[in-house]
Amino acid sequence: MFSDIMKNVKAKSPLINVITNFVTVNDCANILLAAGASPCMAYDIREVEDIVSISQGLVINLGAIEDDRAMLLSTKKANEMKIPVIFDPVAAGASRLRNDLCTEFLQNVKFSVIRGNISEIKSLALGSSTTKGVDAADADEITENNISEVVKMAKSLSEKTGSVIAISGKTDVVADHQRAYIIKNGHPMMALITGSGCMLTTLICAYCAANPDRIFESTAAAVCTMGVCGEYAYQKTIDTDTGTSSFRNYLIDYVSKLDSEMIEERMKLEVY
Ligand SMILES: Nc1ncnc2c1ncn2[C@@H]1O[C@H](COP(=O)(O)OP(=O)(O)O)[C@@H](O)[C@H]1O
Ligand SMILES: Cc1ncsc1CCOP(=O)(O)O
Ligand SMILES: [Mg+2]
Repeated sequence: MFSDIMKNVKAKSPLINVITNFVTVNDCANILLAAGASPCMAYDIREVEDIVSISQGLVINLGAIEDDRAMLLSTKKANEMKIPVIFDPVAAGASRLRNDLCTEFLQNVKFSVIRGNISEIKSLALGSSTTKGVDAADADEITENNISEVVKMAKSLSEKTGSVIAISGKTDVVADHQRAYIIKNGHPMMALITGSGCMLTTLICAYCAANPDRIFESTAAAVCTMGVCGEYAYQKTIDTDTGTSSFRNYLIDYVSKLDSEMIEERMKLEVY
């Protein structure tokens, strides 16, 4: 199902500029290299437009905001060039600064994909402030009881923004204004390392940059990749009697080793 999408990442090796946070920046660069893409983490206002002008994709991650002017300048350039721009509204709902910037970005930028955990996406869609900092609140967890409401919210946010919406967690949702996939891969250990969300957003950008006419399918492919690699990495952690720090390395290892057969074998994707 996703074989050509993954092959295109390796064949085209898109250059992705990532304006992200100092916590997970190195993991984001490594996940791109593991997938076959090429990372650049330029964020200085004096050069972002030049770097974006030679890039095939752009990530804007709000994890630790240093210079929102550089973020806006680079998105403007990327939108002019019509390359995919992926937004990670880290900790949306947690502070006025984050909420104001989310509003400003959604008004002024065309994002191909918005990827966040359920509390972050609820904050964008409903204006709620339930988030536990950068992590989703337990009370927001997607369950069988609320899944139809969550899908409805994602479709409506997609309609409003024109972006594909990816919600991550134990259950992942990928939706545009009329379609939705539910993906049930991954492992709870993914929430015990920092950066699994930031890496997923960055991987989505690589997949979209290599397949700019297939944003919805590319987003789903990246979400499945991350989930399946989380499962393999957990198994390896158990087999080697190691813990969360090794798990993080194994996660990147498996992204570099993964092929489409390994995904198809384990993928738990349903059309909703
Ligand atoms: N309990 C879980 N079970 C399975 N996969 C999970 C779980 N929690 C997070 N993940 C996976 O971890 C990755 C990051 O998701 P998430 O933790 O929601 O992002 P963030 O770090 O931005 O809060 C996604 O691939 C998601 O599917
Ligand atoms: C802990 C932390 N604090 C500011 S950004 C950040 C990283 C968040 O990464 P992720 O959302 O991928 O867990
Ligand atoms: Mg996050």
